[in-house]
Amino acid sequence: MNQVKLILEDGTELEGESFGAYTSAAGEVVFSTAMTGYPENLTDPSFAGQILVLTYPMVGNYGVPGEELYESISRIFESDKVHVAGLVVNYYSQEHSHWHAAKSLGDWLKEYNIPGICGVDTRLLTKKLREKGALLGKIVAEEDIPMHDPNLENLVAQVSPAGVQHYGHGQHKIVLVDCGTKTNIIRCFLERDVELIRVPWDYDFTQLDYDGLFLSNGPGDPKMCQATIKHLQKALQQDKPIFGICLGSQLMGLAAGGDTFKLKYGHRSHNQPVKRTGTQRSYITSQNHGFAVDPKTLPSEWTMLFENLNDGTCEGIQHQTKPFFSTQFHPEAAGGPQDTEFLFDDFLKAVAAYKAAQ
Ligand SMILES: NC(=O)CC[C@H](N)C(=O)O
Repeated sequence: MNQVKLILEDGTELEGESFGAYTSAAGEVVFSTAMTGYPENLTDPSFAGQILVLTYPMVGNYGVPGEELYESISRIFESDKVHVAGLVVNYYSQEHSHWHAAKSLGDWLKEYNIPGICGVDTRLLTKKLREKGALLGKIVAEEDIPMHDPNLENLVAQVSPAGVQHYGHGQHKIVLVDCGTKTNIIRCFLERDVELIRVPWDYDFTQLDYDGLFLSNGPGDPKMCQATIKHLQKALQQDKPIFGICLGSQLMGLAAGGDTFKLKYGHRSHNQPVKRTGTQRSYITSQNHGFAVDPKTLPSEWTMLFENLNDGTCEGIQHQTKPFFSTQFHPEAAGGPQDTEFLFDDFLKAVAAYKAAQ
């Protein structure tokens, strides 16, 4: 294996071995404490521009499954490519064994020209990221490259589709604004009674005929999505149900007149506890975000719907009178627990109630 380095903007240099593509890459270094789910994480478009550190000490041992399609979308992955800029692990298992595996993690990364570095002390690295916050960094192979801050770019424009696509034949017509959607969100809708119209992030969906609006997850700073926010503000004037996940939740907060801020090092794992406001009920959730809505900045007709039990941050918002709600976490999971998937049913119940009242 070739030697490579991980260099952080604070001057830290860690030596390791290359797996995946032997090439250099720069981005924002973030960590995830999820124990499994690298095929899902690596294809989640929300990770665009980020070098992902996995804290679980052995990675790659179950390989990567082969692709299967379902209604023209992937049944297996969260999009059609690997989106992370690079991958950092402690021990990379060169051998893999799983009934569903079609290739190794290293070969899969090579297909997308994404570098991996292994043999790195990921505990030391994670402690550093927790103390200092997410840092810029680069994996350096033969060629040195400059640091690169992906949050200064409109990453959503890079991962959002170019055109409109239709799926399903159910009775509820849902517009999905695709800011970098995970395919499991589409699967969750298609398992229900939905016809889905998937539109690009800057598409003027207000001219469409629909029953409910959904705003997807996506990469980068939500404030880059001004076109989506503008269209969403029009939708907030109406009464059609709206549901947003992760970036979609942040966009709802911004469109409502609130503010978002960058968390020190974000939440990326499959065991984040959240509590539903006004209840004693908590849920274990899948999360992947670096920004959050500041609930103090929300207008009085909006309230916090879920709160993170680790750090008290806002995990979703809700309108007091209209059927508008969001989650900062991922009810669609993939990977992670499916405990909050019922929120898709709640959204579609609100859609049915809205239609019945017309
Ligand atoms: N998964 C997401 O949608 C992430 C949203 C946003 N890019 C963040 O990091 O907070």
